[in-house]
Amino acid sequence: MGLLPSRENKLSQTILDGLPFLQDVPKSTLKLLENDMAHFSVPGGQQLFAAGAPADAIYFVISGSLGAFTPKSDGRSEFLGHIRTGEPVGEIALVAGENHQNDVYTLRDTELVRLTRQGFMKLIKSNPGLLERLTRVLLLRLRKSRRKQPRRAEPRVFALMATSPTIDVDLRAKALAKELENLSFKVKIVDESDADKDSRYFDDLEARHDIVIFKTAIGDSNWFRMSLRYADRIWILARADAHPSSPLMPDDESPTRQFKLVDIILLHHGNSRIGAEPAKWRDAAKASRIFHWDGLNDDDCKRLARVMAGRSVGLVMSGGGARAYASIGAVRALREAKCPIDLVGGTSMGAVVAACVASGWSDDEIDRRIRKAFVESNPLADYTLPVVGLVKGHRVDGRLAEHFGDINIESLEIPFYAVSTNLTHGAVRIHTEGLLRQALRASIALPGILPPIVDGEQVLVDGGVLNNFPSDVMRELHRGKIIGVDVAQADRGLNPQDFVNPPGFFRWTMKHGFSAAPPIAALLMRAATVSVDPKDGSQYTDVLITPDIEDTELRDWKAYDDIVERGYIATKKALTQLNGPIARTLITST
Ligand SMILES: Nc1ncnc2c1ncn2[C@@H]1O[C@@H]2COP(=O)(O)O[C@H]2[C@H]1O
Repeated sequence: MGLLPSRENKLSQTILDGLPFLQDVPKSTLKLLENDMAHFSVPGGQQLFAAGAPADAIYFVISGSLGAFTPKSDGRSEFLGHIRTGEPVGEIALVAGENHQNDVYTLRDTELVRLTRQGFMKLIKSNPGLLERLTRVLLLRLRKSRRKQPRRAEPRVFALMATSPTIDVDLRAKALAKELENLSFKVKIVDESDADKDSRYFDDLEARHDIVIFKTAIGDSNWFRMSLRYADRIWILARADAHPSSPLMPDDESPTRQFKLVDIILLHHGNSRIGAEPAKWRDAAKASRIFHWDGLNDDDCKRLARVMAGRSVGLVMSGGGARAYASIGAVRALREAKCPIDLVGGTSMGAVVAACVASGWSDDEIDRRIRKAFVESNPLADYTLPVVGLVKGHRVDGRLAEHFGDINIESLEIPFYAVSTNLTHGAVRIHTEGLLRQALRASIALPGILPPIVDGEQVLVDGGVLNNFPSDVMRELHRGKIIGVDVAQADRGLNPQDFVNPPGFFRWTMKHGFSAAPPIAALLMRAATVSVDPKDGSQYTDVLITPDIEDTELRDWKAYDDIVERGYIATKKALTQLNGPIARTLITST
């Protein structure tokens, strides 16, 4: 049993009165059990007991929370469920007469009452009704864990942690609280002056507010460690012009770590991103996401508040060659409706459009750059005698370098991902870091047309081969809403006539010239993506936009204006059909 370090407290009648489970038990019976009971406080992140340990007691949660985990053969743990205030834990082994089946860890600082096995037996002999109540809890847990649970509970307690004394964490917490209040969230900010409070105090604060923010500096203080233990989610505030110390945070190997999603909030001053090292900060903090906060920029602050509130909006764009131009129209319509776009991602040409949005470009800038890169001359026209692809890819490389330069994904204004297919391992590759143009180049490398990208031992090709509409990836990234633009649900546009008595290479080229893609391009595109279910990914979206582009070819790069317009119209239509809370979250122009 891993109860140390823990504190044993005096068991009082008030504590027992607070336990709904024992409410019907006469006080005289409880008095007889006094020697079998103990009242403990256990810090967050400690093991209460391990799977396989003998069941010598049952526990009741007074305050705080615990998690049950199944140890896996690969050393990791699978989360089964929460055990919250008022509930029993360890009851299964006691009732079944065997050892504990799962590991149980405190997820927060937790107070418990421990009742020995002998005491428990005496108790149910005198109060058989308790067994019925226990059975109900047991069945409920079983049913809940059979349902597919979200891996993480809704975070309500955030720790804002400053990495430097020059960061005004108070100012930041207040700015976030103000935006959260504008979203009708009740917020409480707590600081070091509450360091002497116990878990019941914080449980109560949490019950009375939607979000509790702990503000602290990273350091060797009691309050810092308390914030770490209480927080559902940790936001590390770092100056973009500073270097992280390593390690940034104390090591915490308990499985509760998987609940503590850590994010880096990089603070920029003077709007300059030059020299910033977001990836270093992310690695030092083992963070999963990076957000940027320029100066005291309102838009960035609003975005962060939406992320805290679970009201952020992620935009996902599918691949589909020239059809993905429709996503440009969709972005325009979303911006006109003042719909926030807080995270973006996509596959293939969808990833290219997503990268434009993540770069912070206006509609006009996106229009100008995409026209220049894809419409005014065909980037796929450097045909070659195929060895690894129909085209050499130099033109595409040049265009990507011209427009996206050497920027890394983690420096983009808003969180971004592109999806490619790792042919070596037959797996999806999600690009959330590294050189943006390299990720885009991999994401659009349709096998047979563009040469693949080689990354170490891995051969990367178009993400559309395995995941053409990566809304599942967005679901993992945030809790908010997902808008998806899927241009591949329409028929894939193969013209059977192209394949009846096809002409020779020279005859075809004389007729169509060098800038049009030969039918083999369409054939390869279709072959690479034929096994992907066109409806894949729809289930993760809150708003699904499927522009009417059946009659448009995937390689019709010249049909830009028409396709953009169709994306715009389809998105406007989808937005006008929204009503209720989702309309209020997405359309903020009214
Ligand atoms: N799905 C679940 N949700 C919450 N608690 C659980 C779940 N499964 C098991 N537990 C608790 O974890 C404990 C592990 O030890 P026991 O098997 O004795 O009793 C178990 C329950 O108290």
